Amino acid sequence: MELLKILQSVEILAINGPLDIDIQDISYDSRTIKNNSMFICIKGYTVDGHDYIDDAIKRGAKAILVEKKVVYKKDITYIRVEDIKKSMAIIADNFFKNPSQKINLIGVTGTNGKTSTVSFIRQILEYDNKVGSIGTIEIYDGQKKITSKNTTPESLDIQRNLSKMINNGCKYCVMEVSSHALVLNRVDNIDYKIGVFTNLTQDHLDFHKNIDNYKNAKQKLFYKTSSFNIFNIDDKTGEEFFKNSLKTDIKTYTYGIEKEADFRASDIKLYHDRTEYTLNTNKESYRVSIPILGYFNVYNTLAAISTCILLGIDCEEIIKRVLNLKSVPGRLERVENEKHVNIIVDYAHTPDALLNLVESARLFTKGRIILIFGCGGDRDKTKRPIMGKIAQANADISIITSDNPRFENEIDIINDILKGIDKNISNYLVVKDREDAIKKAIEIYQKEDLIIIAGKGHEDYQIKGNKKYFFDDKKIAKEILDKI
Ligand SMILES: CC(=O)N[C@H]1[C@@H](OP(=O)(O)OP(=O)(O)OC[C@H]2O[C@@H](n3ccc(=O)[nH]c3=O)[C@H](O)[C@@H]2O)O[C@H](CO)[C@@H](O)[C@@H]1O[C@H](C)C(=O)N[C@@H](C)C(=O)N[C@H](CCC(=O)O)C(=O)O
Ligand SMILES: Nc1ncnc2c1ncn2[C@@H]1O[C@H](COP(=O)(O)OP(=O)(O)OP(=O)(O)O)[C@@H](O)[C@H]1O
Ligand SMILES: N[C@H](CCC[C@H](N)C(=O)O)C(=O)O
Ligand SMILES: [Mg+2]
Repeated sequence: MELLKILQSVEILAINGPLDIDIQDISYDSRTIKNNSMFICIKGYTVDGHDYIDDAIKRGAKAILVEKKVVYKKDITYIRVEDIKKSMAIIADNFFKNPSQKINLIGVTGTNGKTSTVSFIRQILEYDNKVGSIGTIEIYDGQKKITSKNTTPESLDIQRNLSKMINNGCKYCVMEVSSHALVLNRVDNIDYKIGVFTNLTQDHLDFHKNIDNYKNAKQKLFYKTSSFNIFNIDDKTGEEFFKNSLKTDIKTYTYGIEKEADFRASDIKLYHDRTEYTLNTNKESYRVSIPILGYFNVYNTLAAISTCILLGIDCEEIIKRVLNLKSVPGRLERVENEKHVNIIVDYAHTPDALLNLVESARLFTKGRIILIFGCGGDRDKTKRPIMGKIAQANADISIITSDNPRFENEIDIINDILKGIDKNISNYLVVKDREDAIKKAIEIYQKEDLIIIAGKGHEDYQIKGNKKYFFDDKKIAKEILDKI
């Protein structure tokens, strides 16, 4: 595409070099620059993209988008802008020819339940359409799955993938929209048809500083939609967003259990292998049976079913489809083993998720609950003592360990968790090494107990410093069990 066209609507401060050149690709990472590309220099949290201009030019960049004044080189076009991320979002939309307007884009936001809800919506829609998705675990473009680096990637990556989805024949894209993305311009210039809200509880205060900023970030999604928004009305923030959405032109709906809602679940029965509830719509009631566990998944499946009903899919047909719904990897996932030790892996890494997890597990556990968990380094420190307190109050035995310490000291993180623990009650242990923590849990396990390994879910790594080591809770647990 001609550079001039790529730059349409971008607020430019200065240009040096021709604009009538043909640009074949765009990247914000010099290491992936190909011949005749545009390189976008992002000042990151770790390094500054402006320091990689020479590298990008060596690899074939012909246009460079900068925020800072730089030394110009011959035969290269430089464009200086005020805000690189905002400009990148416009450029991405132009370069990939406004893909979000050519696909039915569904955005799901909230503290917990995004990956699960996205997966459930995708599974229901997939019966008659190709459906792409973007989220914490993977990006699916209708043909290939790639492992995600972020829950919601940069605008350039989103637009590139939406464009691939369209080329691969996808009618829908269901994606997780993180609060980081909504603040860091990753979803600017992306038009959503539908917005889905799960819940809001404490997380990411390291980034947002306070809960109001976090809430305002989440709410942005519901002003970007063109077709309808749907909110969890039992959640305090969900109710607030619902009321605000009613003031707009967008159709607004609710789902929930406790309060009156457009889509309400009642007579909930939680069995050891499935969940049943009555789905009450404004017109009719249907009995739903889903092979998914956990009370919180009533909310996630209800959000998914309601969204699909609003998309026009026949309700009876949806009820048939959810009979075969598959759970999401690393969410309440059982570790199958021949030793008959009850172990599950779950991705709970917020106070609310941890509480819901243990409460849900209690319903299908006869013995004690042994909970292994830690807290991520370089993330919200204030959630650590709260998670400690919740663990001690709800599990029978808590084993506090490490979970992606990143650049923090593992012991410092554990000490933060211990601030929430009552040292006079001896129902907790500290085992710094995660593998040793799993060993310890298996050692103290008695028949009918349940070991919950929380926090990493699908993750198959442990991040220490800037290194990622292989670590998969499920595989490690199996290996330990195989040896006993
Ligand atoms: C703290 C943070 O948000 N970091 C994000 C940020 O990385 P960064 O600022 O460290 O990037 P950097 O390494 O300094 O690089 C700066 C620039 O130089 C470029 N570069 C670098 C090296 C080189 O040789 N050449 C080159 O061009 C890089 O490509 C980049 O454009 O930009 C990267 C590219 O978009 C992100 O992948 C990365 O997310 C990291 C992995 C992360 O952990 N982010 C978390 C906090 C996050 O965003 N989480 C949310 C919510 C999660 C949830 O609740 O589900 C998410 O949406 O994932
Ligand atoms: N509706 C819900 N309410 C409360 N907790 C939930 C809910 N759904 C899932 N959880 C808990 O949160 C964990 C993460 O679920 P999921 O991956 O679906 O959320 P997410 O919002 O995508 O998280 P992330 O922000 O890390 O991507 C689950 O393993 C479970 O413990
Ligand atoms: N998407 C979340 C995942 C947290 C998972 C937990 N294992 C951790 O590392 O804190 C984050 O990046 O904050
Ligand atoms: Mg997710």
